[in-house]
Amino acid sequence: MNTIWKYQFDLLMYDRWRGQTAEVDTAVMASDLTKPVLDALSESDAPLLSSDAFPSDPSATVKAALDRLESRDMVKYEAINTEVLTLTAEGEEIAANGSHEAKVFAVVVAAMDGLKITELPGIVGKDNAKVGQGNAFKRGWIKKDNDLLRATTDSIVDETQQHLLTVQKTKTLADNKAMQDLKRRKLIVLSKEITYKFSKGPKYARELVKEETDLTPEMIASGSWKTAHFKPYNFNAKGAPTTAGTLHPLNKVRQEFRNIFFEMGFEEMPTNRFVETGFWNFDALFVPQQHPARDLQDTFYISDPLKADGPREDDPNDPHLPKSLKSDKPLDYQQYWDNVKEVHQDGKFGSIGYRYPWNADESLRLVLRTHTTSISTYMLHKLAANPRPVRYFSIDRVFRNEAVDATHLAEFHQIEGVIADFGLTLGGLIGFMEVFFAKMGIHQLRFKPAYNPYTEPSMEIFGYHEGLGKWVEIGNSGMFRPEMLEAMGLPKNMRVYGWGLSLERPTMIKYGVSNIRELLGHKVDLNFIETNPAVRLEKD
Ligand SMILES: N[C@@H](Cc1ccccc1)C(=O)O
Repeated sequence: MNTIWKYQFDLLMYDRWRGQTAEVDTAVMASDLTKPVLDALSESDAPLLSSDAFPSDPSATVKAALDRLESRDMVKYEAINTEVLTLTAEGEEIAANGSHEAKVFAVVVAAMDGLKITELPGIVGKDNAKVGQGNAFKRGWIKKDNDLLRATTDSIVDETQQHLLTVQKTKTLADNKAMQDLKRRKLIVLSKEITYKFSKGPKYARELVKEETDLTPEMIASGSWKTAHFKPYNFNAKGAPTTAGTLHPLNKVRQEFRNIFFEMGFEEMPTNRFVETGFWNFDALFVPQQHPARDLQDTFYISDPLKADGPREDDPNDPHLPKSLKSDKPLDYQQYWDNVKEVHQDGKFGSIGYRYPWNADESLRLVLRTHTTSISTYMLHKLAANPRPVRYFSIDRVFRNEAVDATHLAEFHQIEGVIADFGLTLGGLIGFMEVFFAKMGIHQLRFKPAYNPYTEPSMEIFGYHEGLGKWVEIGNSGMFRPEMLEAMGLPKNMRVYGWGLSLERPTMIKYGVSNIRELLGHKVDLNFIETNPAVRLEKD
């Protein structure tokens, strides 16, 4: 008989079952207790099963078997919760060998001429001597005679042992005072026991017949379906999880931002070009050709082809262009190119320029765009054909030659907005930022003067993050310079706000991701992507 069976065996409790269960196939799993239950019912109408028979496999297993049988109407059962007394290890010892005081008495009564007090620990042990001597005095079994102990009676009844034996047998003790005493002495403890009382259900049978879950072609061909037992459908069961595509967290947060922009009257710019010329990425933005951002250390350059064509109209009928840009007026790209060159090299439009020899080849080098402001620039130039107030945004990928670490990747996503109008002021930009970021749940902003070659004034935006409890940098902004806007041909009194922020930062904060490589790239855990719900930006 193996250990597994031993549990089932103990469980059945009644002696008369022993012979019977021992013959049952011992390969049955411990968790399958349905058979012993059915067998027990063939012998008795309402047997009991006690969970304390499963020291390592508590009542869950018993209950599982009964639930299984009950769901098939084969048994009915009820669980009875009772409190029972059990012996501690020390209690067991005393039940077997007698109490401390009885041991002390036995030694003292055996010494006809009295026993020296100092000898007692050596004979019965230190613990027995200490506790036992005290109790034996209290019970009046022994007395002190100078330095000797003498018995006062010939025989005693060891009540402690008697009580423990009662508890061992019946799991209860009627004498409440004695019970409290044993508990206080830590010889017994109160514990819970669940007993299951079960009886035959309407579909009781000795064997648990295998239930078929599916009608198969083989069953039809062989005719075995006629006698098969089919498992009833469980309409409450959860279906198997279906596999389906899921949006990446960045896409979900991106969608939240798109909604904010659309709600505020913005049109989306087409950002479907990762490769730009130096012209659109830098020169048109009044970024001087010696600017450190244009270094190889900061920007990825394309080696083939080495050189691009000059700036030109892409596709005037691109369906993705903002509707507000529809215009039949042709734009003069040569004029624009010349203006950009002049404003850098010699100064124009009231600006003294940078005054360095501007290099056309530098402007025609191809780069992986370092910001989506290159797109905004292309759009603003198109706006010059028919200048009017507009609001544009984009959210797309940009590339920077950065050392990759926990918070930086060489490519990330930029959220960018521009607002063009007449009579715009810096106060208006600050006011707009407050409305825009409030929609993301950021209600306290701070602005810090900053520098961008293409905006003046420029401001870094900091927001107080309630969840993190600190100020975090959330964006960069400014009013585009006249050197940039007038070179495009936009009217002198037109002002344009611009701002940008990364999509990754708010996404990491929302999803509690501290390492950007867990969000993007080969280390991403697909389970994380699939199981994360959409986030709402308002919540922290
Ligand atoms: N291009 C800036 C963002 C910005 C856009 C427009 C105006 C001002 C700032 C950046 O990379 O951070």
